[in-house]
Amino acid sequence: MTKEKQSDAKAPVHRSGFVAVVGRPNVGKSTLMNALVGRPIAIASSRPETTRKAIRGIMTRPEAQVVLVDTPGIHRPRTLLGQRLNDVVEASLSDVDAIAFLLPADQAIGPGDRRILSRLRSDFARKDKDGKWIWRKPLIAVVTKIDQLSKGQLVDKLLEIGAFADFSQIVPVSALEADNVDEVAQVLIDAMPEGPQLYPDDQLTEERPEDMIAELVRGAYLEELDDELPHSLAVRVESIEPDPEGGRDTVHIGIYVERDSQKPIVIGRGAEHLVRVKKKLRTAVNRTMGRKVRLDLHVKVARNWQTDPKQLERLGF
Ligand SMILES: Nc1nc2c(ncn2[C@@H]2O[C@H](COP(=O)(O)OP(=O)(O)OP(=O)(O)O)[C@@H](O)[C@H]2O)c(=O)[nH]1
Repeated sequence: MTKEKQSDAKAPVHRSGFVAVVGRPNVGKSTLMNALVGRPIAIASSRPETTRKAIRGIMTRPEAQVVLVDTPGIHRPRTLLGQRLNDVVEASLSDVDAIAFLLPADQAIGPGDRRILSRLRSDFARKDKDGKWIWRKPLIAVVTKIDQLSKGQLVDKLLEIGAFADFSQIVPVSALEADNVDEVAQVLIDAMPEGPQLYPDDQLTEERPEDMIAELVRGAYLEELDDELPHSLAVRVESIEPDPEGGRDTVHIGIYVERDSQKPIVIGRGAEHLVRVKKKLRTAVNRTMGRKVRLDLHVKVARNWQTDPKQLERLGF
């Protein structure tokens, strides 16, 4: 695709387009997207693989709009769920204007990164006759978590990443410390083709409130449950029931586990987990719904949902 950049343009140019945000689990994708968009959208948690959908964050500036396509991380599918997640990645990668490849500053480049690179090459690049990769879309390296390194270490890291692949740009950032986030935004904007604003100013995400709430509940549970079964949980908003008296609506939420034995763990002694999760989410859910609602959480068993196609379908995967 040729880009119509006007280097000597007098009139301000408006740019818009899509950026695929890729990187191995836990590299800081959600945190960076939130920093770029300015409000929490995807859940950021200290546990890997919490981002399950191609959630989009929309970064709107007077001169540009960049739609960020988050991905669940390109990982080797082990289960049917993993496979579906990869299909989501496929769909979100197919129609983008640039790729932001996130690499953590505090870890060495590993097999996960190499797998992502080779996957991106097969989708977006070809080799010329000298064996050099020619990219159809700009491939931008975003080096995350630079607060973990000293200046000297960072220089070495950037050299290592420069040697790893032929990136069109390499931008270091610490989303956590808000260091260089504007620079990342600018690099992404510069990589967009000219185009009109695609979404209204105040739209931050394309997700339905129901999906956002399900993600919030899952995120809260991942924090709540230490290392116990976080990946066996699926969350779905079952219904939103209006109050016949005109009071608060009730949002009915199903929390699905794979086995009966997991139910009491999720509920907790004296329902402590349910109570804490509810309390933690009240404000965020009200904000997402745009009004005050009542939350109703129900823990249910969907036997082996991660491997059963029918269950996956029901749970929205
Ligand atoms: N020190 C430091 N930690 C960060 C930074 N950005 C994110 N983290 C931490 O890294 C962990 C993972 O961050 P996420 O944003 O959830 O990562 P992710 O890539 O979206 O994770 P998945 O959803 O598993 O793919 C969290 O504990 C974050 O607090 C950063 O700039 N500096």
